[in-house]
Amino acid sequence: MEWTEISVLTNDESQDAVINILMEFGSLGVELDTIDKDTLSINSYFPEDFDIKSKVPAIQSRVSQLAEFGLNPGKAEVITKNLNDDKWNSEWEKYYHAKRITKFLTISPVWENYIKEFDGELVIKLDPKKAFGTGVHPTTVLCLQAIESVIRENESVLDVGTGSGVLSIAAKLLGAGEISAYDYDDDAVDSAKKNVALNGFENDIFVDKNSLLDGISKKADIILANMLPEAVLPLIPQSINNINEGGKIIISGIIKDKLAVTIETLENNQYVVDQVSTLGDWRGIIAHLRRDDE
Ligand SMILES: C[S@@+](CC[C@H](N)C(=O)[O-])C[C@H]1O[C@@H](n2cnc3c(N)ncnc32)[C@H](O)[C@@H]1O
Repeated sequence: MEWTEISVLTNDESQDAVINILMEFGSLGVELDTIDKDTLSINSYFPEDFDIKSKVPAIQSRVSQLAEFGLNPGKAEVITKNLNDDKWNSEWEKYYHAKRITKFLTISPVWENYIKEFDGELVIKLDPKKAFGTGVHPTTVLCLQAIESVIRENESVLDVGTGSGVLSIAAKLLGAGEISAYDYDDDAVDSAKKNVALNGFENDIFVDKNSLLDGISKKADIILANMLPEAVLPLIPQSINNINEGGKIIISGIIKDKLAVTIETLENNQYVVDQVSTLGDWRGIIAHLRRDDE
């Protein structure tokens, strides 16, 4: 398989915004390289079927436009390079290391023999190559923080848009009961199944191909959804039928401009917002199904 590396030369100030842009365009991974004291190279990887010709100018234009939002994007130069699978693997492995994400959760790539640093540390092993969800993207971090703060022993979970399976694995490590994870993308389903097995949860986490919760009648205590608003907004009304009384929905993937519409959709669909968290330009929401006395 051939890969394309798209690197953006920028600086510390615009680093988060550039990562967001590359992720929005579907990058399967991002790594940072310091070029000199003023310049960072943000390297991202796209599969061969990615439409480079049209996307590169679009990425270039979005990066250049950062100045209009008051950010200095530095050199704002976009460079592309083709890599074969082996080269991509070795580049990626050079930069992607175990990382502590929340108080208890650490994500370790499968090729690293990570040794726990404290009692109670929970380590998610990931082979992050095939799907979104290395744990380093702010939307995933927001979800992981939220899961850690709300989940109770044995609570059941529906993970919609599971990607690499990272959220389901985290939920299981944090004590969740029954978990079903869905994604509409074949590569993601494949990747989630592999990662679930890598963590020894093949009998505990059910992974299947499905669009949102279409045709799913299972109910759970917690619904996880880290997806862009195009997917999250239609999921909200649908999810009411899949959530137990007193259950919660954890939503991420919300760029700050879409926060208001997401909250409005939740409130129009029997949810009460408990918490909004911020990481860079991204927002995460925890909401519960409105009780009769509310
Ligand atoms: C931003 S990634 C999140 C991956 C992972 N859950 C995480 O938090 O890192 C969004 C995932 O949702 C999936 N997705 C997007 N729209 C979907 C839909 N309508 N039905 C099911 N999955 C969807 C994508 O294929 C992708 O794997």
